Formats: sequence, structure tokens, C-alpha cells
Amino acid sequence: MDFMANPGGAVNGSIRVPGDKSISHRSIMLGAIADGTTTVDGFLEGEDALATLNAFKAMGVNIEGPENGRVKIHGVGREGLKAPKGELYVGNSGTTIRLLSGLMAGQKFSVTMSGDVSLNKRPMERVAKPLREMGVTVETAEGGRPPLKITGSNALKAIHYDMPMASAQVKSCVLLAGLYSTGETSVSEPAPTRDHTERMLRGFGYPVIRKGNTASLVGGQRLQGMHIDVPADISSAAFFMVAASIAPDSELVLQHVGINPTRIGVINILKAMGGDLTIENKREVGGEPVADIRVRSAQLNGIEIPEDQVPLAIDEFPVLFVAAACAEGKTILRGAEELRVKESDRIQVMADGLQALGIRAEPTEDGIEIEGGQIGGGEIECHHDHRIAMSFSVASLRANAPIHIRGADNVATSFPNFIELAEQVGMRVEVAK
Ligand SMILES: O=C(O)C1=C[C@@H](OP(=O)(O)O)[C@@H](O)[C@H](O)C1
Ligand SMILES: C=C(OP(=O)(O)O)C(=O)O
Repeated sequence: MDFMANPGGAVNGSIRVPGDKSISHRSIMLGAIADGTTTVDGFLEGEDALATLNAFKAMGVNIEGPENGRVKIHGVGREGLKAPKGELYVGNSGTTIRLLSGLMAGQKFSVTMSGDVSLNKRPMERVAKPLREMGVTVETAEGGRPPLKITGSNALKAIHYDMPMASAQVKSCVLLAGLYSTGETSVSEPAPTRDHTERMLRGFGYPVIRKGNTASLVGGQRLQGMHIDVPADISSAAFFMVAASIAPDSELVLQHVGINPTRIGVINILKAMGGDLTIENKREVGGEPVADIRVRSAQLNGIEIPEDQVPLAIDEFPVLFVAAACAEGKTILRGAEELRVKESDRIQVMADGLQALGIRAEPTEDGIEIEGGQIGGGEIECHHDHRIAMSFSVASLRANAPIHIRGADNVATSFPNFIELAEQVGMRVEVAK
């Protein structure tokens, strides 16, 4: 499927984007191994979260829904998962394969997980290494890629893992394996990464301790089913934050957005660029801070993006690069080499796309330099990456000719109703005939 993004438009109204992907994945994983029932509202009915849901169904968990964002998980307890009949296919979802690796490490059966062409190129040694230290047998395809075969045990060795990269997926993998270890498992991170696993484990009644840059837990305890209210995903809201910022005469309210401090890099960066964003009705929902975010058009300026914001905005860089293309002057990003191992190489693919539209964008090993300018029309290739497709849809607001976005199917992995909401607020994006 291709998108045709037609130039111009203002962005107005009030919308709620779908549920947070990270929290949706974890609600299924933790609900499945808890005792009792877990109910979820606001579950993201996108392909990635559904891949997680289907994996647990394949391991014998009775899950009702999703229906209008509601899911009911009949937890089987920490020892209750059953060996799936075949391989677990997890599509495009890095979060599914890496977090599941940790949980599978603690089971008495072995599991093979594979994905689509994009996932099968992504690095898995980052989870294989700590799991092997815990006594798990992990087999990968050549180059440490999926398929990934995990042969676990329910008496893993507790370890301390000093994570070489700032990755919430690796941290979560080790902590989830730690649930099945004898003793204390801890992970330290080089910079703060999203902490949903820690917060949600605590919500399920499982103690997790945070000291400085280290999170730790003691294996062997049980989780209690709970109710989870999933806030709207700030990573999906980000497309509209940039859209309303760059399109003249715009004012948009994004409702009920999760503003966990480990996720708000996009707000901090846009504000530093001169964006007009206000946080309204701040409240706490199920252990996560939530707010409505009002965004108005603004003249953005190029900046040097502070490196401490990188892990806090990691999925938002493709659309932030579009903001940079609309800003006055140069924007410089460094310390973001992790962007090269996402669903696509997001530094290269965004640089290629921006250049195709006439913007000066120079990739570097760990970042990019972008000079603001007039966005032209042209053709973009998404390389199986949802965020590339949505970012260039946003770019059309300031383009002077249509942008043809090739291979936009994967938008359904994280944001199945993107086109509808984009159209509702005034963007001119449609599925190409
Ligand atoms: O833990 C998570 O839910 C996620 C962590 C991040 O990945 P890394 O841990 O690879 O940075 C992020 O890019 C991904 O979309 C979701
Ligand atoms: C990197 C992402 O997801 P995942 O790693 O789960 O594929 C993303 O959604 O931008």
C-alpha cells in the first residue's frame, strides 16, 4: 500500500491517538503470567501488540478481545505457560521478540521466534548475551539475527548486567528473565530509558527497586492480576505535535497522552526549537502521568539536540527530522546510533527521503545534520518502517507538491487509524489508488 500526501493544510481539532504500544505489549505479557484476571482498557489494536497477544494465545492463555480497546487476560500464573505448537511469528515487532526472549528464558520448554524481513535483520545478540550469562541456551541465525531459539530453565542464575546501550527492550528482557532467577537480578543503564516494565511490575504487586541508574528485582515472587488503563501513545501523538507546529494556522489538542518522564523528549526538543506546546489537565492514571497537550503553529528554529534527550525521544526522531526540515537554520543530532537498528536504518532512510524532497540532510555515523528549507514533492520508500511513512505524511503539510510514500503498509503496526485521524484534523493524506 502507498500513501499520497497532498501539499498544504492546517491542523485543527481535538483527537485521542491509539493506546501506548509499549504499555500494551507489557499488559499482555504480565497479565498472562499473573495469578487471576487482568483487564485492559485502551489497548492498542495494532499489529505489533496483536503479535504479542497471539503469541500468548499460542502458549495456552485465554485472552478475550480486543474489542474497542478492551482485553481480558485470564492469567495462568508464573509456571502456567504451555509450549506453543510451532514457531512464534512476531511480525515487525522488536519489543515482542526481545521482551518475550526474557520471559521464555524462564520456561521449561524451548521456543523459536521469527519475524518479517525488517525484524529478521535486527540485532538480537544484545538480548542473547545477558541471557546466556543467566544460563539460557540462545541460538540465532547468522549475524545474531532472528529466528531466535530460546531454551530456558526455571532456575536461572541471577546476574548484574551493565547494559552497553540505552535500551528499554534489553533492560526489560533481563528483568523479565530475572523473575525466574534465584536471587537478585539487576540492570544498569548508561542513560535513563522508558521504565514501563518497572512501573507495571510494581502495579502487579512485584517489588522492583531503583537505585541510581540500576533497576533490580528478586526472582521467585508472584504477580497479581490488575486493571490497566493504557494512555494514548506519545510516540503516535508526536506526528500530530509536529504537524500542528509546522502547519500555519493550526491549533490541536491531543487528549489523554502518556507523559511518563522517560518518554517526553519530543516535547522537550520541540519546545527547545520554539514549539508552542502546553500541557493541560495533568493527572495520574494507573501509575502513569497523563495529560492533554495543546499545540499551536510556531516558527521553529534549528538546534543542537541535547544528547540526554536521545533515549527519551528515540522513536520520535523521524518526525523530529521533518520538524528540523521546516525550521530556520541547522539542526544537529549526535549520539543516536541506535536509530540505525530500528525497523529501518532511520538515519539513512530519513536522509535519503529528505534529500529526495530537496532538503539538505547529511547523515553521520551517530546522527544527522539537517538544514531547514522548502520541502518539494517526490517519492519516498519506507523500507517496512511505519514511522517513516507517517513522518513524510506530516512533511506534506509544508511541501509544494505531492509526496508519494511507497510501502506504507506497516503504519498498521503502531497506528492503524492514522489516515482517518490525519484527514479528520485537516491533513491531505490518502491511500494511493
Ligand atoms: O521497550 C519498549 O517498549 C521500546 C523500547 C525502544 O527500543 P530500544 O530498547 O531498542 O531502544 C523503542 O524504540 C521501542 O519502540 C519500544
Ligand atoms: C522501534 C520501534 O518498535 P519495535 O522495536 O518494537 O519494533 C518503534 O515502534 O519505533
